[in-house]
Amino acid sequence: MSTRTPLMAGNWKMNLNHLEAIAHVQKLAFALADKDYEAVEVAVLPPFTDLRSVQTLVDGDKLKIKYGAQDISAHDSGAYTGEISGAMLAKLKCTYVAVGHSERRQYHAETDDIVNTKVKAAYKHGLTPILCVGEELEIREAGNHVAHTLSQVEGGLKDITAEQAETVVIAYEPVWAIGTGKVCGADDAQEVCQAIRGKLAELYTQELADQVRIQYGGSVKSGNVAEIMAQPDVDGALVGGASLDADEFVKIVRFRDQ
Ligand SMILES: O=C(CO)COP(=O)(O)O
Repeated sequence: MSTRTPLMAGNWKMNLNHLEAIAHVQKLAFALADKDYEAVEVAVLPPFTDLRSVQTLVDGDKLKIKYGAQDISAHDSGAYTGEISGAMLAKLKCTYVAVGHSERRQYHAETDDIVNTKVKAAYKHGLTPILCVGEELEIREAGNHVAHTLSQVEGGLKDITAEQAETVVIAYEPVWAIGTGKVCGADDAQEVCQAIRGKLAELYTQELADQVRIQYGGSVKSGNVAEIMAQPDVDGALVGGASLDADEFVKIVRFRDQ
């Protein structure tokens, strides 16, 4: 029996300004109770410009909600206009950082090597990376989705030690299911998440693989979360659109009641 605590994380993407972020986190804080946090770890990944506001709220009111960023620079400091370093995120007490989201891979040409340098930057600054992987539609249609996703896992974790990897979170997000309303079937999600766990066992140990949380992401809503979470290798969800609605996100956190 798994002892993995599910991680429900809301990736807000480029939505909600800092004032809206405060209102949104307050709504979540008001709705969520201790019993929710005992059963599930809850996190939000707001835009960079919201992080200070979220930190102030979480610190000030001692909220149990965790937060993190949607990206991290591979560099520590210096002449990298527009970049945000791991040191800056750590200073704001971020717990998590998403790395290699498909939108970064697609629109910002992030390769597995770049993603790997960002995973390293996250660990260097004490942040937990949520390594995002997943295939495009053509790759799935050609039947290469498992191999493709596993190579992204391997590439992202290159030179990452077992001590570091035991805290990583992997988010399997098939690109064709993101923001499309086309949810990946629960069996299909399980197939890939199980294969990811197998890859972790191969790269490290079975014990480590059994400890790592693997999330599913792509059109997760309150109506489909229970079925996805019932899969043995799915340990949480990375939620985009539905995380922008506080009531809906709370229902997702309470997936056992759906
Ligand atoms: O990309 C995602 C989360 O990182 C998923 O987005 P949607 O939930 O909007 O499909």
